[in-house]
Amino acid sequence: MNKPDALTLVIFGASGDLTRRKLMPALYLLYKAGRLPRRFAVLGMARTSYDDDRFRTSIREGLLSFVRPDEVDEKAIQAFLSCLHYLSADPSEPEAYAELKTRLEEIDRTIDNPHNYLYYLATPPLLYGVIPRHLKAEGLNREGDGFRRIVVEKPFGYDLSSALELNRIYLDAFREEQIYRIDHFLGKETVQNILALRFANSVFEPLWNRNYIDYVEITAVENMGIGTRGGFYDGVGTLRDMVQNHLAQLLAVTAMEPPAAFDASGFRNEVVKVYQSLTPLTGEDIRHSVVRGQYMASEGRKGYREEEQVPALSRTETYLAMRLELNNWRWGGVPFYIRTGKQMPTKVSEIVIHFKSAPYSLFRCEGGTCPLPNRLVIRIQPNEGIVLRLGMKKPGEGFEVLPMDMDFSYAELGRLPTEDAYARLIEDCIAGDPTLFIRSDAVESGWRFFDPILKYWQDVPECPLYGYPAGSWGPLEADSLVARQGASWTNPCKNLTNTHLYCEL
Ligand SMILES: NC(=O)C1=CN([C@@H]2O[C@H](COP(=O)(O)OP(=O)(O)OC[C@H]3O[C@@H](n4cnc5c(N)ncnc54)[C@H](OP(=O)(O)O)[C@@H]3O)[C@@H](O)[C@H]2O)C=CC1
Ligand SMILES: O=C1O[C@H](COP(=O)(O)O)[C@@H](O)[C@H](O)[C@H]1O
Repeated sequence: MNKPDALTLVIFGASGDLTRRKLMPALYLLYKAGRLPRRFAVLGMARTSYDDDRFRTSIREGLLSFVRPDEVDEKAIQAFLSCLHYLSADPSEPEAYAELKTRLEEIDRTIDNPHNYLYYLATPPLLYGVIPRHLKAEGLNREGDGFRRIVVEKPFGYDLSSALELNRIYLDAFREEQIYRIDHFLGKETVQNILALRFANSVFEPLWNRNYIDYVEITAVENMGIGTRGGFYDGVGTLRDMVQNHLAQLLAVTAMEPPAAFDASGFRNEVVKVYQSLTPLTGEDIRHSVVRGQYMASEGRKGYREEEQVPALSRTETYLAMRLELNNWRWGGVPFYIRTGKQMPTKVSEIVIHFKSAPYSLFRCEGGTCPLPNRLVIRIQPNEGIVLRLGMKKPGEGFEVLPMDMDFSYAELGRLPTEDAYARLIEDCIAGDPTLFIRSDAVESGWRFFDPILKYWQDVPECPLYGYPAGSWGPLEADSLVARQGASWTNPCKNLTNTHLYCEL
């Protein structure tokens, strides 16, 4: 790990939700574990008129709410807070950057920092294009004795053309190696574990293709609505919020070829190839293969249109299920079904690999049970683990083959994956390792695939948006989508013999 001795992390949008709930808890944990540079400072910047003390107080409150109680250590919190500074300024105003430069120089003197700066954009996306331009105008992008890196949150672009424009702006101010487009799903231990499962074991890879796999499901659903984020969410919708980034990453790690090396170019080259292999969707495909939905009030849960800051007639999707295919030798003809939604019965993210049935059924159905095809469930959250369904002989007379689950719980490795997606990714930025960040060509090839869906919804407003009761598994049309090919969605809460890994309803 190539950790510098000194660093100043500049957070734009430092008064916001992401900073308070995710970034500061992650930084605190890194600090407490001695994993940050020895000489370290944070300079938070936002319009809210805090001073350093008021900022520290607000972050302290956030830490007490969002850090696990067993990680709360008052002495470590106080020491961490003393590294925090605040600049009250509007990041959309060019003048703010001269002030920023002055404050950075002051902090550099205090911590003896040779101008190593990491800029983190935790602002609404409308500022993603503005901030790098202003940094460049003030010369804050230029590397001299120290490094400059910039981290930008999702969504990177609103559609293909805005993503292209953003890439142009970033690459005008920074080199690709300085740009860290973050997707916190890639920071999750269990997502990285998919790579270990596939590429550290020789038993799966020979089966990981169209000859043995019938279809693949990728699910990332949540049991909450959009809460107080209506103002942001209504202009975005599920395709931009979850599909184009998080689900696309899950697809990439599931479907990619083995990288030539596990480094930034090896890994990211393979991600791009997956997106380039996606079979483009025509209008007809979109009508038949993409189901969008919006939650409606049910059993005491609010409907989407009743949420704060959501227009009464909003047609923003809160659910999406779709079928996609990869046009390559490994996956030709294998459907990938992906789904994500708000206000589902539970919060779960998992990938289910459905293997084909044995070529010849030697054992007959007995006692009402038939041998079932093998299935590998990769549970990303919660209860992280892996479950492989095998057919086993029922002890005793006759020859009844029962489906049994062989399960591995991640907790058995000794340490539960914690919040650490952000901690992991921030640490990687500090060390200058962009492997788990999205490269510009991946953004573009991903958007090339998803953009026609947005265009189609815009051009064909009568394209259905199905209502689904809050607390249900989404529109019935999503079941029909998979049933057409004899498949069905796995209910993560059912159908597993070893249920302790699974959700309680
Ligand atoms: N929150 C989350 O859990 C996640 C968020 N993200 C992404 O992170 C980014 C930040 O999210 P979040 O913290 O929730 O957003 P917030 O809406 O809380 O905004 C962050 C801060 O940006 C500042 N800001 C807002 N509007 C403007 C404006 N017009 N001009 C200048 N500054 C403005 C505000 O500070 P002030 O008013 O003080 O200037 C605000 O505190 C978003 O792009 C989101 O997509 C990604 C994953 C998860
Ligand atoms: O980026 C986002 O992700 C969260 C879900 O992330 P998770 O780590 O809690 O599974 C989602 O709620 C949010 O809408 C989206 O912006």
